[in-house]
Amino acid sequence: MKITNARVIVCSPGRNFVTLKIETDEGLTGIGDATLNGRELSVVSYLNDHVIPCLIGRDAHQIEDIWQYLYKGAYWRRGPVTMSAIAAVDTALWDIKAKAANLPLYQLLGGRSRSGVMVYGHANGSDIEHTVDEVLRYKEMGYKAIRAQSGVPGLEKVYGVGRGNMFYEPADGTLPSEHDWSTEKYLLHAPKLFDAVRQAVGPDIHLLHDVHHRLTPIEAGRLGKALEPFHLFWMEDATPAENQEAFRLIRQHTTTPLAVGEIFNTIWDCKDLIQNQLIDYIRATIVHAGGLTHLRRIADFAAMHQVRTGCHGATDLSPVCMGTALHFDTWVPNFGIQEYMRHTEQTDEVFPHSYSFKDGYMHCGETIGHGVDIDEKLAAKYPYQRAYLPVNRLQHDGTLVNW
Ligand SMILES: O=C(O)C(=O)C[C@H](O)[C@H](O)CO
Ligand SMILES: [Mg+2]
Repeated sequence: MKITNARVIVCSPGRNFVTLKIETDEGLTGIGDATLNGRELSVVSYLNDHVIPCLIGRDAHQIEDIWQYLYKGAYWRRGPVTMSAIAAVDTALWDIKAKAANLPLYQLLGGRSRSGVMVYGHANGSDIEHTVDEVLRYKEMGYKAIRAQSGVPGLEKVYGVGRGNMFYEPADGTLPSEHDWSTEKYLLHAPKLFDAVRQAVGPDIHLLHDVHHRLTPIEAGRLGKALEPFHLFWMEDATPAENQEAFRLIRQHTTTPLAVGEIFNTIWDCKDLIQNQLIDYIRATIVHAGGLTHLRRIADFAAMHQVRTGCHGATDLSPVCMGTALHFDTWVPNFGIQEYMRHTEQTDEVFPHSYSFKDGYMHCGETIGHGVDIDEKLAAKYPYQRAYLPVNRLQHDGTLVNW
């Protein structure tokens, strides 16, 4: 089955998405997500100018060979642009292979390992009271696992606090908007938040929190220790992981489980973290980590070290990524949890899909392929809109810090 054409579709139904569509001489087509929030057009160029010309005429069934050809063939390896582009090709090819086999994608991976995929939703509020109300609302909706983020007294804007709806979108400016930051204010506030949330929600709901890279390892150790009485499911991105060894210091100070990896692109970004058992959950997902072919490799390595998966699932990952991740989650033996931030109605209309949510679990559906499509006519009505992620500055002197 030869690849005859491949096209990049850019649209902005509520937010920007980049989608690759691959066509074959047998009439089967597949799609993959290539969205890189705030840097979308770099992947569009990488695909159009450097990847698509290499695909035409290749056998669509040779997924592994095409992956190696794009990864090794570039000579310049790794990085989010390269790996998102490879992921889009890989996802589209798995979609095609599953359609050719007339099977839902998870069947090609090895079949079903669980009845449903436990997901966590995002509850957030301007203060503790508001966040507690939101957590209870998520519990009411059936969620078994809930991430809680709240405004911090004395700080104007912080990561994770939305504008009062279900679709948190941080890329909110045609230039980066500016947030302010104080580690001390945050570290005083976060334990009070989880004390209140745990008391309100009871012992049975899993609670999660995203530190979003803003602490040093020793500060993260202090926070993890302070949160131990509220038995979190995980504390995420406690410190940046460019230096994987940094997590050793956090580990030495706390038993709060650690999750990291939404910005990782290859197994090399988490090799030390996993083999030294410095983390409990690996957050890499399909689009930014080289597609299903590479994510599977990361997951197998993680399984050998009792690290479980917890795929990133923010709104900047398109429904194509979400649908494919749900097939992966349905199969992967060392599954932990899946993040689920709902897309807007406009996004869902442009990307019709077979996945669904019920009682805290998601189901990938039994549609053949990965079960997500794109309505190209509708997509054309939503042209690209430049949108950047924010930056963070220390409140007292304006120093630029991690957001
Ligand atoms: O969903 C999460 O855990 C995030 O941290 C979301 C990220 O800020 C978002 O994907 C950035 O584009
Ligand atoms: Mg995160």
